[in-house]
Parts: sequence; C-alpha cells; structure tokens
Amino acid sequence: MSDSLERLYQAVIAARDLDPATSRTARLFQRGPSKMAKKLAEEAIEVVIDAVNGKTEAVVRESADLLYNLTVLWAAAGVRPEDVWREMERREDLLGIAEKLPKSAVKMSKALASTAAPKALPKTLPKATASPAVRRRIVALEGRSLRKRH
Ligand SMILES: N=c1c2ncn([C@@H]3O[C@H](COP(=O)(O)OP(=O)(O)OP(=O)(O)O)[C@@H](O)[C@H]3O)c2ncn1[C@@H]1O[C@H](COP(=O)(O)O)[C@@H](O)[C@H]1O
Repeated sequence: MSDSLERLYQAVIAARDLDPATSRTARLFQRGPSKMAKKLAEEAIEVVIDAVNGKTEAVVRESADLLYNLTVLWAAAGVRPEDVWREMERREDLLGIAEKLPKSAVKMSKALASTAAPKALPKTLPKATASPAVRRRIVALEGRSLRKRH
C-alpha cells in the first residue's frame, strides 16, 4: 500500500503546478489548505457513513478518495509519506503494534514519574495471557521510562 500512496504523492506533487481548470489537484492547491482540509473531512465522513451502512464497495471507493485528499494535504503541509511511515515504525517498536500510546498509559507513566521513588517495572512482562491493553500499558511505560533514562 505504501508504494501506491508514494506514487500518488509524487503524482499530486507533479499536478500541483498544472492548470486548475483541468487538474483537480492543482485546483485544490489554488484554493489552499482550508479547502483541502474540508475535502478530507468530507471524505472521512463519507467513509464512516458507508461503513455504518455496510456498503463495503462504497467504503473502498471513498477510502481511495480519502487517501487522495490526505496526500494532497500532506503535500501542502510539507509532510512526506516516509515521515508517516517512520512514525508508524516508531510506534510499532514502542508498542508492538502501530497505534497511539493509550491515554491511560500516558496518565499512569506521569503518575509513576511524579512519585519520589519510581516503582520498579516488573522484570518480565506478564505472559501473553494478560489483556493486550495491560501488555501495551507496561510496554509503553517501559518505553517512556527507557526514554527518560537518556
Ligand atoms: N487519485 C486521485 C483521485 N482520487 C479522487 N480524486 C478526485 O476526488 C473526487 C472525490 O471527491 P468528491 O467525492 O468530493 O468528488 P466531487 O463531489 O465530484 O468533487 P467536488 O464536487 O467536491 O469538487 C473524485 O471525483 C476525483 O475527482 C482524485 N483526483 C486525482 N487523483 C490522482 O491525482 C493525480 C493528479 O490528477 P489531477 O488532479 O486530475 O491532475 C493523478 O494521479 C490522479 O489519478
């Protein structure tokens, strides 16, 4: 998928300077980031509505529109696809799966950091039987405390 997105991103960059009368991408660049953001939000809502209504094919089509509008906004914001892949890899290394740090883990790590003697983290992580949320939280805390040691 990342190859397709990277090809699309390059095509969007190339289309930026085309004639807005014939290129939708050039027209989006001409109208600026607020129009791009509006289109991206509209596409996201269309994906949500089609998914809730079980329209799988429509979800596929609208998701392609969503990704197109996302790459346009990335280009306008100076974000490259590889910047996003790097962030996803960082999260995968930290949490084992590419997702944001659970809010509760952030709160817990702040609470632990504020106590005088930080509680020692378990030497070994709980067996895989623990719920993913628990495993992620401990891994996340370990990740944050490791960062703090630098
Ligand atoms: N991948 C896409 C792409 N995906 C979706 N779209 C456009 O995004 C629209 C989907 O958004 P909407 O549902 O809002 O469509 P719409 O309601 O007709 O649009 P508006 O009335 O809101 O303007 C589609 O109708 C397409 O016109 C795309 N337009 C261009 N590309 C690629 O972008 C590159 C540059 O193309 P041009 O913009 O044509 O130069 C090329 O590689 C294209 O393949």
